[in-house]
Formats: sequence, C-alpha cells, structure tokens
Amino acid sequence: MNRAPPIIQGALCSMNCLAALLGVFLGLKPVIGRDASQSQPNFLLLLADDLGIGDIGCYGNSTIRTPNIDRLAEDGVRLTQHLAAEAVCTPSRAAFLTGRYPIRTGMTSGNGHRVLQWAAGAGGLPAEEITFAKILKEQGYVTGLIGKWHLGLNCHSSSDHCHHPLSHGFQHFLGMPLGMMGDCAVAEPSEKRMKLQRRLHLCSQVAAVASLTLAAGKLTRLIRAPRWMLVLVLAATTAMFAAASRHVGDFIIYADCFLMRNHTVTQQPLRLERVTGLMLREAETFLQRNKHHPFMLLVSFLHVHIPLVTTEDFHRRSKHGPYGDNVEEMDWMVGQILDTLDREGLTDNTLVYFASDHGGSLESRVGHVQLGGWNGGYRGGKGMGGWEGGIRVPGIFRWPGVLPAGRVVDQPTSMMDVFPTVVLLGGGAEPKDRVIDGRNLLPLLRGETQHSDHEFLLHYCEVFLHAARWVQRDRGRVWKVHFMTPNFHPEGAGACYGSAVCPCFGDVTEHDPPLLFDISADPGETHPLNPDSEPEFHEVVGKLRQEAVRQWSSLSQIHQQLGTIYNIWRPWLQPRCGEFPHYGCDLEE
Ligand SMILES: C[C@]12CC[C@@H]3c4ccc(OS(=O)(=O)O)cc4CC[C@H]3[C@@H]1CCC2=O
Ligand SMILES: [Ca+2]
Repeated sequence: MNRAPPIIQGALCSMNCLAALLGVFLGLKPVIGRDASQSQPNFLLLLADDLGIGDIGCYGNSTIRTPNIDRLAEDGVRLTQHLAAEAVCTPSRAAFLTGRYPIRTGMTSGNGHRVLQWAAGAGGLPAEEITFAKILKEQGYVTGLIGKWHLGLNCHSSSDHCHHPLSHGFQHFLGMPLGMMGDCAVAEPSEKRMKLQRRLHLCSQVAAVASLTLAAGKLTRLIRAPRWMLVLVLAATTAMFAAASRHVGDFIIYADCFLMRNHTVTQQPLRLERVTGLMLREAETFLQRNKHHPFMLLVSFLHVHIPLVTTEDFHRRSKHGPYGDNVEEMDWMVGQILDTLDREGLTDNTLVYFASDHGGSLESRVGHVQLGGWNGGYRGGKGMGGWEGGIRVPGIFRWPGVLPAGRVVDQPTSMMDVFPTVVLLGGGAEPKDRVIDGRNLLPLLRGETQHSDHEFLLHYCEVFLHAARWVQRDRGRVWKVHFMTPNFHPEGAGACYGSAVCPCFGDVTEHDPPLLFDISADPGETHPLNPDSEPEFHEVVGKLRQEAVRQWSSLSQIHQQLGTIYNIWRPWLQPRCGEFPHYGCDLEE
C-alpha cells in the first residue's frame, strides 16, 4: 500500500488530533487505544426485511409513524447513501455478515435463482467464510440471532447443519432458517406457489397430450396397447398433477415455514400469530441474560416482508393499509427492544444499528393494493441490481457519548462496512487471507473524516455487473454508470409487474455507451448524462470499466451456492419434527 509522504502524514496527524479535540469538545469519548477487554461495546443490530427507505419518518415519510426508529436517528448518525451489496435477500445478507461481495463468497447465481429457495436445498454460506459473529465470538462475545437467516442449512443430511447460524459464529438462534414468504400464509401475492403450480399444470397438460396422442395412435392402429391402459394412464397423470398442484401450498408451508431454536425444529409449521411475541420475548431474555457480558445480538425482523404478518393491535392503524400497519408494528418492536436495553442499563455501552436488507418490493401488490415498500424518490426497487431504489437502504448508528447525536452522513457507505467496524470495535482483526470489501465506518460516523473510504462500489445483479459507482473525492461528486437495466413490464411502468422480481439477464437492456448519472446532483437517476452534456463522460465510464475489470480479475473460482443443483428441494435435507405419519410440532410456549 502507498504511504503518504511525511509532510502529508504530519498534516493527517494534526487533522486527526483536531478531530479528536473536536470530539472531546462535543462530549464524545475517545475510542482509539481503549483496553478491549474492559470496554468492548455491545452490538445490537436490527435488520428489516424488504423495508423501503422511503417508509420511515427520518427518511422523509410523513404518513407512516415510526417514532422509535426516528428517535434512534436523532440520537445517532443517519446515513443517506447506505447501500446493500445486492437487491435481494440471500446475497445481501451474506455480504453484510462477511463484509464481502457475494461474487466472492459464491452466494449468488447466474441462472435467475437470485435467493436460496428451499430450506431443504444444499446451498448456503460456505463453512470457510468468516462472519463478524465468528470473530466476535472468538473475542469473548456472546452472539445471538433472532429471526430470519436465509443463508442455508444443510449440506448432506437433514441435521448436519453445515450452513446453520450456529456453524457461523452465532451461539443462540431462534428463527426461520429460510424466512418469511407470501406462501407461509397461502396469501396473495405468492412467491413460489404460483410458479410451482404453473409448472405442475404444464406437466399435467404435457402428460394429457401424450396420453391423447397414444389414444389417437391406437385408434389409427399405429400403436398397439389395450384401451383400459390408456384410460388409466390419462386419468392417473391428470389426477396426480391436479392433486399435487392443489397441495403445493400446504407443502411449502410445511417445508419452508418453520421455526428452529438452536439445532431443533420447534414449530412446524410456523404459527404466524405468535411469532412477533416470541421474537420479542427472546430478545428481552437475551439482553437480560447477557447484560454482564459483551454481546452481539442480531434481530433480523420477519417484518416487512409479505404476507405482512401483523398482530391484531396494529391492524388498520396506519394510513398505508396492511404494509403501513406492518411497518408501524416493526417500529413498535424496535421501541420495545430499545426499552429493554434502557431498563437493563445497557444503552450507553451498546452500538445500535438499524438497516434493511434491500429496497422495498414494487411488484408485491394484489390488484391495486400495494403490499411492498416505497423507496422514496429513488428509482426502482427490490430485485433490481442497479437502480438506487433496490439497494439504497436506511442506515442508522447510535452509540451515546461516542457517536455524535443528529449527525447526517451523505457519503456512500455499504452494509458490508458493518463487518470491519464491529470486528475492530470488538477487539478483533480483519482476516488477512481474503479480500474484505467493507471499510471501517467509525471515523466517518464520529466525524473524524468527512469522506467515504470507498472509491468504488460495484452493483451486481447475480453475477452480472449492472452498475458501478465512483466517489470522485477531489471534485466531491459521486458518479454512477448503468451497464444493464431490466426491462419493465408494462413498458415504462417502473417495475416488472407480473413477476416476483425483475430478471438480471435476458429481458434487460445492455447500454453501450452506459447510462451515466451524477448521483450527488441527481439521486433520483432521472437525467442520464451524455458525452455532449458531460465533458468527463468518457473518463468516468473508462475509470469504472477499469475498476470492474480489476475486481473481476481479483476473483477466485468458487461454487455458486445458488446454482440449480444446490437450489432444488432435496427430500433427504428436509428438517422436520414429529414422527411419521404425524409430522409437525409446537414446542414453543
Ligand atoms: C419466483 C422464484 C421463487 C421465489 C424467489 C424469491 C423469494 C423471496 C424473495 O424475497 S427475499 O429476497 O428473500 O426477501 C425474493 C425472491 C426472488 C427470486 C424468486 C424466484 C425467481 C424464480 C422463482 O421460482
Ligand atoms: Ca428481503
């Protein structure tokens, strides 16, 4: 790495000293040079599922009430250009936990699968990947995960738990190994059921046509077979597929929608009406039990993913239908957890972080009722690799006395930055044997620097590079180019209505020259620049192309964990409780 010449080092040193003095003036405690064993802060990480950045008050929403999240921002630092590494769940969460782009960890695909699709699939976060939970555990932290995982479960048998949270540094787990889905409530819109049913119908139609062809062959004496055999084949295939497609919904509820407590399946199928209370109670007991010990607790909400499971108390409370009710309930849950932190005297020594795994889903709607989130003034949403609405997420940090209250940071930051930030604060070190793409956020959060440590951020959709961002520090500008964008349906609609998410390849437009935006001046990506309007067009595009090639050549060969063979349902990997023929259980009180 290049070292700065002595004169600049001197200047940097005095800048740091000034920043430190300013910190003391503002009442902030120094954090550098702390004795890790005495002052390891606790970490409470709160992660929403599918929440749009425009859905909370402190990011501009004036109709959904989120007083608890807003207070977190008032008392801490709010990031306005905080970015998920991908616009869907599995790759984004893998990057969050490892600090690495999903293309490095294999937590992506090149075939349209996008996320892990079955709890009984074989793909998942590889054992050799290092999560911040693993490092913090080694540093003496008690680590816990409550809620959604979606990073795999088993490799070879239904209980090897090779990808389970407890194999990745978490010591306590209560939650859904896959995550909440529309199909967990047999509700509309469905994410998997409809597609599976469509496939089964297609199969039954093919079988019917084959049987009819046989019949015709027999009638014309071209094929020899007894008539009863034909009738039987025709009836059996259509009955089988009709029955199968009718029971697909029940099958998914059983196969994917269940709770695990550590290594045991404790509720199958999940009892939707009880899960919010269960998660809250678990968070409370975790905080009480570990208040005398450094801890890291990740509360990975099942809110605000469809089917928008909301308790009776919050029904029809918001002005935004079932989605708004669900956001308001999640905000209330945040308040309950923060209250516990207060009651247990943990607030001052706990760094709290709040974010969403990616942007709100524009396609989640039934008729004209919108069931997905709103991404403020940003274009696009969940599943769209490059457009800002899919990847720009809320990002709030609070640590009283250490981080300035009410600070707003507009610089680009990534959810991958949480990895080095918590690892270093916890007294650990970043792994040296692999590329870590995240950057320590502490200097930026404390105001010791005004600049993002990222010069480039690349925005992949599966393995396809859809867009890239360059922070041109000397000019204070943030550029973004789009190499590919999804084609919307209907044309110009702003989303891929009729599908769960937009595709990453195939039905996309490749831009040559790429679309260029000055994100600092045009965050809504409304005015693409061209070589005539922007003299730096070719320089910026060239720079970003060069970075894309540089990063591509730094990758090593790796198995795609979301590829088809790892991402299909394997009966022998199916976690279950109960005994044949009475599968299912409820061991949670
Ligand atoms: C439709 C699909 C199966 C469902 C896949 C899906 C499910 C849940 C998602 O939400 S989250 O990212 O976990 O929060 C996202 C997706 C996106 C891809 C969907 C799959 C495409 C092919 C297929 O059969
Ligand atoms: Ca999600």
